[in-house]
Amino acid sequence: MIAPLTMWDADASLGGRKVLDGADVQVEYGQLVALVGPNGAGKSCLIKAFVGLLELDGGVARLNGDDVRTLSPRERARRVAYLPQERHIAWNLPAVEVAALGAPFLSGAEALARAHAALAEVGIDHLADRGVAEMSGGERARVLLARALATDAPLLLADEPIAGLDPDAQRLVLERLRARADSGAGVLVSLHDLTLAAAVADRIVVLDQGQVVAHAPPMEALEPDVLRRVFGLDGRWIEGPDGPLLAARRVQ
Ligand SMILES: Nc1ncnc2c1ncn2[C@@H]1O[C@H](COP(=O)(O)OP(=O)(O)OP(=O)(O)O)[C@@H](O)[C@H]1O
Repeated sequence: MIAPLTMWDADASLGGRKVLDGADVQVEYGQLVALVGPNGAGKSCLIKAFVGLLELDGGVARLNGDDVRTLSPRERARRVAYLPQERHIAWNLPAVEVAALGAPFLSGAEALARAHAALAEVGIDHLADRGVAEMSGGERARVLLARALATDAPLLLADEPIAGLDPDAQRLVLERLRARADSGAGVLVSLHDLTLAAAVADRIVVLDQGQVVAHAPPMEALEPDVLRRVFGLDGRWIEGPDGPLLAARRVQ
């Protein structure tokens, strides 16, 4: 059986440079897969290819078995929720109305109810009526995550969902994404914090210069040689109270 989120041998270029180079990724329902790699490794490009926002030169990205290129934008939106890395919201709409945009297939009242539930899920339903231009960057980031959660699609792609959030909010958001996976969704999330990635993910995909260099359970994917070659870190994992912690320093 082909995994519901599958990329196979994907190549893509931007500005004359290869940004994906033979990338293979699979995410099953019930799994949370973390996508990690240095700045510019191609994480956003890989996620965009899954929603059809980056055209592949070779290989294929499939949603529930279908090549994403063959699906209408509406059908893509039904199958997969997408949180982009960019946090820009053009209009000063109340948070609940922005979140409700994630549920376009529901009636107005149902969409608002779904939006309130999603805002509560990320801990900011008390800000539901506040304009998004009157929020902090981290609050706005949570509104956009709520918009993605409000879709209730069976697959969820989140590009750096915890960037700019305080430590408690980072853990809250990862807990919620984990809960989505535990209740049956397939979740692919790009992260920079390797300790948090190892704590929350079933598998980790390590991307380097557009190539998948590891796709395995956390400790296997983030072994010392990968930490050194890909991240320039001299690191080892130590046992913490809630799972493994990365102790690392830059390779001199
Ligand atoms: N519109 C563009 N035109 C040309 N090159 C681009 C464009 N967008 C991204 N790139 C290049 O593609 C490569 C991959 O970028 P991508 O945004 O996927 O990296 P990333 O792993 O998400 O990085 P980060 O951790 O910094 O967000 C980088 O070398 C980047 O400079």
